[in-house]
This record gives sequence, structure tokens and C-alpha cells, in this order.
Amino acid sequence: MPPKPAFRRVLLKASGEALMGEQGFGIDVSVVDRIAADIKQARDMGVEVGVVIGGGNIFRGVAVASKGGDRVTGDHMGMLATVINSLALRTSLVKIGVEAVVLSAIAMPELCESFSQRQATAYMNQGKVVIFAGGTGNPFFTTDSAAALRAAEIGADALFKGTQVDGVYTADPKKDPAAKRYDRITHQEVLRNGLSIMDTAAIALARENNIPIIVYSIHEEGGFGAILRGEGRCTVVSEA
Ligand SMILES: Nc1ncnc2c1ncn2[C@@H]1O[C@H](COP(=O)(O)OP(=O)(O)OP(=O)(O)O)[C@@H](O)[C@H]1O
Ligand SMILES: O=c1ccn([C@@H]2O[C@H](COP(=O)(O)O)[C@@H](O)[C@H]2O)c(=O)[nH]1
Repeated sequence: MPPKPAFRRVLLKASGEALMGEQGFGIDVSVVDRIAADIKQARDMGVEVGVVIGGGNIFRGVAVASKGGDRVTGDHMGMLATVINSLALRTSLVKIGVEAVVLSAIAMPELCESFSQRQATAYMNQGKVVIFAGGTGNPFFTTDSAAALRAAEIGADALFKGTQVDGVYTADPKKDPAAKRYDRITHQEVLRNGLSIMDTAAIALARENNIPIIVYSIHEEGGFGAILRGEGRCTVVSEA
């Protein structure tokens, strides 16, 4: 018998930037297909999965603001980018036989259903992968905050941050080659030391709701499943 996964229900925050692969912009379908396969592996283990995808492969609001444009409009554009990515992931999941729905924080009924906590929970109880699109639906937030929020709303046992690096380091490992990776760290230490692996609102919300955050590399094929089996390389952010 394979080992029982440590989690019953998780929220995966998938990097938007990762979706562009080597292209430099947009969506590389082969990357989305691979992430979908990793999610299928988790579902096959019996783990219920909710997903929030970033939009960094397409648009971030700060890009507009930094050039003197309107931040709120920029953030609306960023949230739309997450809807595009969410639709791509749903397509890849359905293609491999995984039942998946997109629930958007911004109503766009022709494209997908609108988010409600009740409907999200009902779909998850049915074993469907629920993809939460449109971030929080509000400007001045990020999809990290949306992920922490949705994780709390669906009662997730853990928030997985699948990102460009394989854990939380003493400094940004892309800028400081001498940075050291933590195996474990508390939410409080991440906040106190200003470790910007996620925005502070997301870390604080996870901490208040006692949700551990597991940071791992989304580029590692099968990495999600490996961590669920207690094997993969990652940093666990938790108070215990
Ligand atoms: N202390 C740290 N430890 C690890 N990574 C850090 C740290 N400080 C900064 N980073 C950087 O944070 C990045 C993750 O940030 P971010 O959430 O913006 O990326 P992402 O997961 O690709 O998200 P998006 O979905 O917005 O594209 C890592 O790629 C890393 O370079
Ligand atoms: O709740 C939210 C979530 C996101 N945004 C905007 O979307 C982009 C893309 O999200 P990332 O987390 O950066 O991948 C973000 O930069 C914001 O502009 C938002 O406004 N509200």
C-alpha cells in the first residue's frame, strides 16, 4: 500500500511566471500540461486540490503603475491575466480526465462560474479540482493573498506555493548565491526577517488561520506529489 498522504485538502498556488516556460511571455501549453499532470497525481492519491494561479506571465498591475499609469486599472488587467491562466489549466486537466471547474472572483458568466465559498466547498467535496480565478477580486492584492484567503475559506490543511525556487532562503537566492535554504521556519520568522517569498498579507493570513505554507519548485516534475508523500524538497512554514 502506498503511504497515506499527510493532507486531505490543499490549496496550490501555482506560479504564473512559470507558465511562460522559455518563451519570456504568455503560456507554454507543455508547462501547463505538466502542472496538470502533477495535480492529477495528487488527486489519484485522494488529496482534494484547490488551485490559485498567478498572472505574472502576462501582466502585473505594478508594471502600469511604475510607468505612471493607473494602478487600479493595471490590477484589473492583472486579475484578468489570472483568468486566462485558469482557463488554460482547466483545459489541460480536463484533457487528462480530471474534473475541474473555474470559479472567478470577478463575474464573467460566459467564461466560468462566479466564486462563492459554498459552491467551492461543494465542488471540492465532490472531488473536483477547483481553480480560483481573478485573485481576490480587489486591486492592491496579489494572488499569494488570494491563495491564503481561499485556503482559509475551503479549510485547506496546507497552502502549497509552487514557485521558481525550491524553498525559503535567508535571502533571495536569485540575487544572493550564498543564501541558505530553510527546511522549516515559522510564519513569524518569515515576517520578522522580511523574507519576501510571499507578500506579508498572505503570510499573516495563513498564520492567523494556522495554515502551514509549503514552498517548493514548480519546475520539479512530480514535486507536488513527492511532498504529499513526505519525500520532496521544500521549506515548511509553520508555527509548530
Ligand atoms: N527569502 C527568499 N527565499 C526564497 N525566494 C525569495 C526570497 N526572497 C525573494 N524571493 C523570490 O521570490 C520569488 C517568488 O516570488 P513570486 O511570488 O513573485 O513569484 P511566482 O511564484 O513566480 O509568482 P507569480 O504567480 O506572481 O508569477 C522567487 O522566485 C525568489 O526569487
Ligand atoms: O487579488 C488580486 C490578485 C492579483 N491582482 C493583480 O493581478 C496581478 C497578477 O497576480 P500576481 O500575484 O502578481 O501573479 C497582480 O500583480 C495584480 O496586479 C490584484 O490586483 N488583486
